[in-house]
Formats: sequence, C-alpha cells, structure tokens
Amino acid sequence: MELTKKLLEIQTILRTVESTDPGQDKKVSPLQLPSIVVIGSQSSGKSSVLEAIVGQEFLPKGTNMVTRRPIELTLVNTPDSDEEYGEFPQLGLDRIRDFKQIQRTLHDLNMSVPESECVSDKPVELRIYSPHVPDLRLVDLPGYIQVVNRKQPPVLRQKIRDLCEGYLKQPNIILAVCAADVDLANSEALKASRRNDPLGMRTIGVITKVDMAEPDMAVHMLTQNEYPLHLGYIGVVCKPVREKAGKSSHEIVLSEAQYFQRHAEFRQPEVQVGVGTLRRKLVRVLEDSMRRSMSTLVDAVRSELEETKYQIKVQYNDERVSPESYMAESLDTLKQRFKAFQQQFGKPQLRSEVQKWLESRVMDVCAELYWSDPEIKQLSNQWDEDDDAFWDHRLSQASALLTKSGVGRWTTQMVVNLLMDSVASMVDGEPFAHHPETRNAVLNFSHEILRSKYHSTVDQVENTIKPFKYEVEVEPHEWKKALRRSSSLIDNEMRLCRQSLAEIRSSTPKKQLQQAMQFVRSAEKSGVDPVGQASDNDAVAPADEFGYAQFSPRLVRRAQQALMIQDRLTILHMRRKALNSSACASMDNKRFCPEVFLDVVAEKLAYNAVLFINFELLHDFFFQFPRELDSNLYYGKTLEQTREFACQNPRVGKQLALLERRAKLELVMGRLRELVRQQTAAEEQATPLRSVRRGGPGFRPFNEF
Ligand SMILES: Nc1nc2c(ncn2[C@@H]2O[C@H](COP(=O)(O)OP(=O)(O)OP(=O)(O)O)[C@@H](O)[C@H]2O)c(=O)[nH]1
Repeated sequence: MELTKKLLEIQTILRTVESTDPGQDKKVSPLQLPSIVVIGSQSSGKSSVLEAIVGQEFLPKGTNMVTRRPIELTLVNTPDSDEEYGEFPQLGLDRIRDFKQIQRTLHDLNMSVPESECVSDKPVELRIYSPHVPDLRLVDLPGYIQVVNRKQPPVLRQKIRDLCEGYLKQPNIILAVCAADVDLANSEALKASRRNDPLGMRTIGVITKVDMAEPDMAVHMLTQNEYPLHLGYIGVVCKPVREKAGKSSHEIVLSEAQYFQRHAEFRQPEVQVGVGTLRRKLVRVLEDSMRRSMSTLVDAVRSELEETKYQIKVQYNDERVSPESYMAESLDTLKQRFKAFQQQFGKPQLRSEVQKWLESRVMDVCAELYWSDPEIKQLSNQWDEDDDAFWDHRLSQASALLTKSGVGRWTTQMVVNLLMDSVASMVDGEPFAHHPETRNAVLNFSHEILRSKYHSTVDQVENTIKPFKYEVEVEPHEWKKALRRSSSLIDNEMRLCRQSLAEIRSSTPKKQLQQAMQFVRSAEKSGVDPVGQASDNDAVAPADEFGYAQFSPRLVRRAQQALMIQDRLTILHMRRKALNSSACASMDNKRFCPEVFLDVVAEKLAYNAVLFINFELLHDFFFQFPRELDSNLYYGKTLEQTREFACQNPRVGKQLALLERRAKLELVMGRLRELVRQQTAAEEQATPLRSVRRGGPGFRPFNEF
C-alpha cells in the first residue's frame, strides 16, 4: 500500500496549508502527521545516526553549535531511479546531487541564526530522494546542553529545551539518542522523552557509539529495565571501528556489521543492534503511527475544509476568482476607463482646451501691454488718428507675443499634462491603489508614448502657425465671433476681480482697510513706499504725529492689492464699454480693439494647433495605450507574477488563499478517502472475520470519511 509514502505526499501538501486558527502551533497542528523527532545531548551522535539512515554525509559538522534550527527531513524512496538528490523547497532549490552542497546549504541556514539568538524555531525543510532510503520523516533538533559554560549559558539550555519540547508532543515518535559512553541516568534525551511520553509508548531508544563501551556493558544498556521503553533500545555504531586483531598489536578496521558479528554478546535474540534494524523499526513504527493517526487526520481535514468553505461563503459569497481573472478584470477596468476618456475627449474637447489656454494667454498679453498702460484711457475713449501708428505697433507687438511665445511647445505640453493627469486619475483608487508598481508602469509607458511624439508635434504645430507670426487675415464673421468671446472674457475677468476684492474685504475690517487704502494712495502720490512706512507690529497702531495711522505690512499689502484690483476693474469696465461701442463692431478699428483681434489670432492658432496635436499626438496615444497596456502588464507574465499581482490586493489575496486552501484540502480529502478505502479492503482481506465486527464499537464505515 505504501501507506507512509502516500501519507508523506499528503503531508507535503498539508504543510503548505496554513491553519485557519492563527494561534495554532504548526508543529502540533491537527493537520500534521507523525514525524520521528531526533533528540539527544550535544555530540551524542544524532547526526551520525541520521546520516547512517540516509547513507550520505550531508549534515553540518563543527564544534560551534552547528544545529541551530530544526531540520525537517523527508526521505522519499525512489525505487525506479538511480538518482540521489536533495531539495530545499523553501529556497526553491531543486535536485542538488552534490551532498557536500547540501551540507554547505544546511550549514549556512543554521549559521543565519544570529549568535545572540543561539537557536531558532524556524525549521529548515529538506527532502532527500534516493532508491536507498526508506520513506520517512525525521526532525533533527539542536542537541541538549549538558554542562553550561560561558559560551553556552543557562538561557540557551532552556531555549533548546523549549524548542525540542514543541516537537515532542503527540503523535510524534521520539528517537532518544544516548551515547553508550554516558550513563543512561544522565541522558537528557530520556528525561525529555519521559516528560512527554511518560509510559514510553512512542519512544525508541538509540544507543550510539556502542563500540566505546565494553560489549557486556552495551548489552546491559540495551536490555535494562530501569528506563523501559515499549519500542525498545537499538544499539548502533556509525563509525568504522579500529580493533586489535587477536593478540597481535595489529589493528583492523571493522564496519558496524563486522563489529556486531565479532562480539557474540550482541547475537542474543533480545538484543537489537545495527542501523539496518533501526531503519526497519523506524519504517514500521512510523507506518503504524501514521495508520493510527489517519482517522484523526481525516477529521481534522474535514473540519478545516468545512471551516474554509464556510469562510468562502460568508466572506466572499462563494464568488470565484483566480489570479488570472483578477488581473484580466483589473486591466479591463483600466481599458474601459480609458475608452470612456477617449470617447469624451475628441477633437472638439481638445480644441476647447487649447483655446481656453490660448485665451488665458490673450488676457495675460492684454494685461501686460494694454491694461497696465496709463495710455489705455485714451485708447478706450478718445481715438485720435494721430495715434494710429502707435497703437498699430502695439497691436503687432501683442500679436507677436502670442504667436511667437512658443505656441507649439506650450499647447503640446498642455495637452500632454492633461493626458497624463487623466491617466493618473484612471489608475487612482480601486483596484490600482493596491498595485503601486502597476500604476507606475502605466504612467511610465504613457509618458513614454507621449514623449516619443512630443518633439514632432511641437515642430508641426510651430510650422503650421508660422504664417500667423507675420500676418493675420480676419474675416468679418471671425471678428464678430471674437467680439462676443472677448466681451465674455472681459466679463469673466471682471467677475474674478470682484471675487478677489470681496475676499479681501471679508477678511479685513472695513474701516481699517479703507484707512489703509487711503494711506497707500497718499504714500504713492508722495512717491513713498507704503510698505516701508508700515509699522512693525501686526496690529494697527494709533495715529502718528502726522495724523496717519500706522499699518501693519500685511494690511498695507492687502490695501495695495485691493487698490490694484479696483483700478483693474475700472479699466475692464472701460474696455467692456469700448468693445460694446460701434468702433469695435468692425475689424477696421482693430488697433483700438486689441482684445478682439487677439482673440481672432488665438482662435486661428488653436484651430491649427489642434489639427496637428490631434493627428500627431492624440491619435497615436489612443492607439498605443491599450497595446502597451497588454504588452507591459498582461502578456508574458508568469503564473507567479500574476499571483503576486493579485495578492497585492489584500481582499483578493485573502480570497485566493482561502480558495487555494479549499482546493488543497479537497485534494487531500480525496486522497485520504482512497487510502482509507484501500486500508479497509486490505484489513478485511487479512482478517475476513473482522467484517463480523462491522457496526461494533470503534468501527467507522468508509462512507463516513
Ligand atoms: N567511536 C564512535 N564515534 C562516533 C560514533 N558515532 C558518532 N561518533 C562521533 O561522535 C562525535 C559526535 O557525533 P555527531 O554525530 O556529530 O553528534 P551530534 O549529536 O550530532 O552532535 P551535535 O550536532 O554537536 O549535537 C563525532 O566525532 C562522531 O564522529 C560511533 O558510533 N562510534
């Protein structure tokens, strides 16, 4: 039936199943099958026994406490293969054929426990596959310290005891290793075994270094009744023995078998000796123990499975998810967001954005070249033909400021920023908030697509607007439209000014502000810097000897701002009236209506810029984005990477863990059912009368599992 082998396979799966109970100690989890736990004092010969069982030297050696972590060793018998190799599943190291390499890795893993901690309860998992090993599961533990010294203080002694104690619980089998040259009464291994297995039902005593005791003494140890163990004692010799050949001084080297053969004392039927005997015993005892643990395991797996199913139902309403489906769904969400953006951001929206930007530039240019000029009153009220040349020149200056200020660069950059902001908002929030790397990858490739098109778009836009740098021809209908737009732009500008003024007024006491504004006006008239005249205090000081109140710099600055806005409002009113007048109704007087003319220019620039930004940049971006998304984030992803992505989302990670857990438990349950069925059939075949006991106490029909 190969019960042990099959159960060890099951155990390998179960080891990857975390208990639903977070407080559950993994070493004694109900999902664990029995292991053989090797304990003994330091240098009692534990490693030598394990190596003799495996038939390979693979354990770290040294005087510097080289076993600092439990080594959980699974031996897998591979009768159909000649290969012998080891694996460290935790490290992903497969098929290491060189046992020296295994020894070095174990040494490094042990030495990774800092000296300050001395020992760690984090086990090292090692599997050895060989046609020469039996199917077994053993745990090698740090040796008990017998005599404390400066290097090995009492705290370490206690730490080792605690660590071992965790492994000595039911249903594990204890392999208590005692050296033949040490009195059994002092054996730490037997003491620990008695604490955890008082009746000695699951402890095997191993007397090592039998060659170091007189044969009759060794036989006495193996057969004594002072420390009785139900599974008995087995004597082993794990090193070649040098002995005198008869009476001559000549030495011969004996193997274990030769040694026991040579000494008749060991040939008594009740004396168990030899690594072979030990191996057979371990196989039998482990198999018996596994068989006995099976029904407990079935119960534990069933209850874990039910609990897992319940959690899936309660927490996730039995919703199905896989790493692949989650990833595909996340990318679909992004694609849909992108599509929605693409649909609502066509040429008209692009044009509106570019025009908005250019119109704000128009307002800036007007403010710089017209509204801040003291001559503006003249332009607005008393047109004088003598001034035509002056205002013509000013208008071409203003037009140049608009057309030659790098429209290609600014508009392209503006659209790039807008696209990048839109992409950023697409990857903000669920589900990408859980995937910062993916979010960055999306931003990076978006940036890359736009960057690759940036310069050619800028050049194309600049080329296309070149003619407007020299002359702008205006059609009457264009003028009319621009007049409407510029009027509303000025209205908007006035609205903003009123808003700012209201904000200043609401945050400053009225009287103080008025006084401060008067103060600033008269200071400016006298050519004095009002802020320089302000008091150092933040509060308003009493009137000084000249009759002026002293004002804080903050208040003076507010007053300056308020006056500036008031002046701007006056000018804007004037300009609004001018645009309403008959003079601005036609483009003949464009020199006197710069806001309208510049708006026509802005409209033309926007039209042409949009043509190329749309063609060069936007089209390409809309085409490339979904493809880059697939190639960067979807195709070529390994299962592991997809899983890692899904698990970054804690909710999905938890759900996947539960689903995986259910799948593993169902797999294990299926295998256990099959084993139970075979087991029942084998037992019935061996003892047909047993079927008579059907329904009797302790019997569990198969369909119960
Ligand atoms: N004569 C003799 N020496 C042995 C025998 N088995 C082991 N030794 C020696 O005893 C010493 C300790 O053996 P180990 O197998 O390293 O003992 P250990 O219990 O694993 O030691 P720690 O890992 O330090 O706790 C080594 O020098 C071995 O060569 C044996 O059967 N006969």
